[in-house]
Amino acid sequence: MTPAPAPTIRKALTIAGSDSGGGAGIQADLKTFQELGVYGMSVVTAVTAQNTLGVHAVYPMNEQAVQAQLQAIGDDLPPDAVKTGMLVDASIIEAAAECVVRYGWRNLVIDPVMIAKGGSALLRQEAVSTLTNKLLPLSALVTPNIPEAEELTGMSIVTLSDREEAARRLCQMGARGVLLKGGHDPSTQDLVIDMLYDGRSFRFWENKRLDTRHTHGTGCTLSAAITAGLARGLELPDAVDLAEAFIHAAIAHSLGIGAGQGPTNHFAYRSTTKQ
Ligand SMILES: Nc1ncnc2c1ncn2[C@@H]1O[C@H](COP(=O)(O)OP(=O)(O)O)[C@@H](O)[C@H]1O
Ligand SMILES: Cc1ncc(COP(=O)(O)O)c(N)n1
Repeated sequence: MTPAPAPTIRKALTIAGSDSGGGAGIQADLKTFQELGVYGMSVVTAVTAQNTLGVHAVYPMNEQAVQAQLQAIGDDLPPDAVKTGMLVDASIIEAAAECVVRYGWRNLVIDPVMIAKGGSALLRQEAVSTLTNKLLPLSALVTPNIPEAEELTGMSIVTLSDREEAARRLCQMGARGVLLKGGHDPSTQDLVIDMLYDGRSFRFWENKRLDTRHTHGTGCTLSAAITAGLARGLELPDAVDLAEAFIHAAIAHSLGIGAGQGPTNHFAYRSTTKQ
């Protein structure tokens, strides 16, 4: 009997920090890739000692350690999509940007992680300009929350038209697409509205705002799910559609673990959706 052809393996890479508590960072990304049927790979930029109560310590990797991991992936395991999370400082951003160019990596999703929900800095302030100058122009999508979009654009975002203006500016700064997330918008009390801008038109995803403290790693999980969708060959709006369903299920069915701001449930999408 002729064996069935091997399914095409799609590979996704995350360049991010390790969260010992498993809810955000590398761990959230790899769980999301796995749940969405994509082979996950990682470049660790920092080790954090973290749990649901906060970030207790940050140990950045040195530049050579990051470069060696990037090169190991680039020389042997070309990813179908790449995402970045916690990038720590300018030298790590430059190393990541250099490899995106050198290896021709496509489908780059930037989650411009700056400050953890508990308030700890995950990116040096002086590295923001390196992120915008070196990495943003290489991206298929950037996924800021409202404070991150304010920091990247230098404008304050209060109204929906401010959001649209911020997204336009991010595209002018070089991003091909922008998903401006609405979790931090106090004006939409019952709804969370995420907005996608592809340089031409806007599209909105409205979800019920869930009353929960378990939102640790939501941004990481959402951007990882988009990356998995792109790795699987979906068009950007379809990848966002998939990711919105994934994150909404993950928040709605939280695991309820930890004494503080707990993780989302990465199993929920698979267990509540007919595959
Ligand atoms: N309370 C909530 N209920 C439902 N969805 C939420 C809630 N908080 C955040 N989300 C969703 O989680 C994702 C991350 O949103 P946001 O909180 O804005 O970003 P970040 O996690 O980067 O701070 C978005 O898709 C947003 O719509
Ligand atoms: C390693 C790492 N990466 C990203 C986040 C952001 O996640 P959150 O905004 O939910 O704190 C985090 N806390 N830790």
